Amino acid sequence: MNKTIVFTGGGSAGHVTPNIAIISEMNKDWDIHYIGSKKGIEKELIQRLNIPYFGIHSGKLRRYADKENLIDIFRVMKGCFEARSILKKLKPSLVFSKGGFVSVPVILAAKTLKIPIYIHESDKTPGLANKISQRFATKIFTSFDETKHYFPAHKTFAIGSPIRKEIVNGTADKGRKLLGYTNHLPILTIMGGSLGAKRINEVVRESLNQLTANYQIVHICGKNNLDGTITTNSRYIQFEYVQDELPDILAATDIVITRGGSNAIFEFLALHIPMIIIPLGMHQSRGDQILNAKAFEKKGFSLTLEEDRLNQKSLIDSLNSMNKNRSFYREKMKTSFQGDALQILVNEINNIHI
Ligand SMILES: CC(=O)N[C@H]1[C@@H](OP(=O)(O)OP(=O)(O)OC[C@H]2O[C@@H](n3ccc(=O)[nH]c3=O)[C@H](O)[C@@H]2O)O[C@H](CO)[C@@H](O)[C@@H]1O
Repeated sequence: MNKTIVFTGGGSAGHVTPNIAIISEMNKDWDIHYIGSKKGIEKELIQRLNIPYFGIHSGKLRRYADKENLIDIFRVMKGCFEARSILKKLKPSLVFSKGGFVSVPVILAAKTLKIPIYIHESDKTPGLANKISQRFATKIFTSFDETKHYFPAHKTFAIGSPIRKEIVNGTADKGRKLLGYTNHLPILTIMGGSLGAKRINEVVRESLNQLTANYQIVHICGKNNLDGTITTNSRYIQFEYVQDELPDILAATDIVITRGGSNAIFEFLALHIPMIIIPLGMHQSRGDQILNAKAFEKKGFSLTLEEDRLNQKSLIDSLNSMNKNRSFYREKMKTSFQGDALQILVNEINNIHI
C-alpha cells in the first residue's frame, strides 16, 4: 500500500520551489497531496504538477499592530479546521512544510492529529511561520549552517538548500537562442524575487541605455510589472515570471542582479553565477534578506548593494566592479562545498517510521 505525504508552504515562490524539487524526486510509493492558500502563487505552481491541491483559509502573520490581525486570527482558525478535516481524511504519514503563513494552520492541525511534521527553513534567520511551527516539528532542516542556533539542537539539521534538479541542467546555447542573444556581449539577468521588486525595476529601466551599451539584459520583473513602452531595445527583454525556460536562461547568464531570497541565491551559487544582491530593506521586511546577503558576501560569493543606496550610479559602479572580478567570485563558488540537501530530504522522507 502506498504511503501518503502532505506538503505545505506558500505565499511566494520561495516557499514552494523547494517543495517542487522534493516532489520531483519522490518515488511511486508515495501519494502526494498539497495544502496551500486559495489564491497564492503555490496554487498555480503545484497544479501544473497534477498533484491534488487543497486550498484553505489563512491569515497574514504580521509583527505589528493592525486591525486586520483580528480578522486574520479567525482566518487562521478557519484554516486549522479545514486542514484538520483534510488531514483526517488523507491520514498522511508525514506533513512537510516549507513555511510561509499558510503552513501554520496545517501544522497546528497535524499536531492535533499526531502526524509527524518536518519543516525546512531557507533563510539565515527563521521566518515567523517556522518560528511558530518549530515547537510542533519532529525534525527541522535549514539551508544555512548558522540557522541551527535558532532551533532546538536535538532535532535540527543544517543540510543546505534543496535545489530543483532541472535548474542546474540548462543549456547556454538554448538560453541564448530563446532570448535572441549572442555570446559577443555578456548576459545580465535581473531577478527581483518571485514577486518582483519595484525599486530595482525602476532603477534598471532608468539605467537602460548604460546597461545595454555593455550587456544583453534579461529582466524578470514580477507579475503586472512589465513596461510595455520599452519596445525598440534589442538588448532588453522582460518577463513577469519564468517557469520552464529558467534553467536555459540561467545557463546563458554571466552576471545576475538579484534580491536576497534564499532559494534564488543558493540556485545561483550552485550554478556559479556571480551575483549582486540587493536585499529587501528593513522597512519592508524583517531583514532576512540582508542577513542572507551578508552571509554570502562574507564567503566571497556575492557583492551587496543596499536598497537605500540603490540609484543609477551605484548600480553601474557595482556592475563594473563585479564584471571586473567575475572570475574571483566564480572560483569562490566553485570551491565551496554544498551538500546534496535534496537527496538528504528525500531519504529522510522515505525513511519516515510509520
Ligand atoms: C518578499 C519576500 O517575502 N521574500 C521572501 C521569499 O522570497 P521569494 O519568494 O522571492 O523566494 P526565493 O528568492 O527564495 O526563491 C524564489 C524561487 O522562485 C523561482 N523563480 C523566481 C522567479 C521566476 O521567474 N521563476 C522562478 O522559478 C526561483 O528560481 C526560486 O526557486 O522567500 C524567501 C525564502 O524564504 C525569502 O528569503 C524572501 O525574503
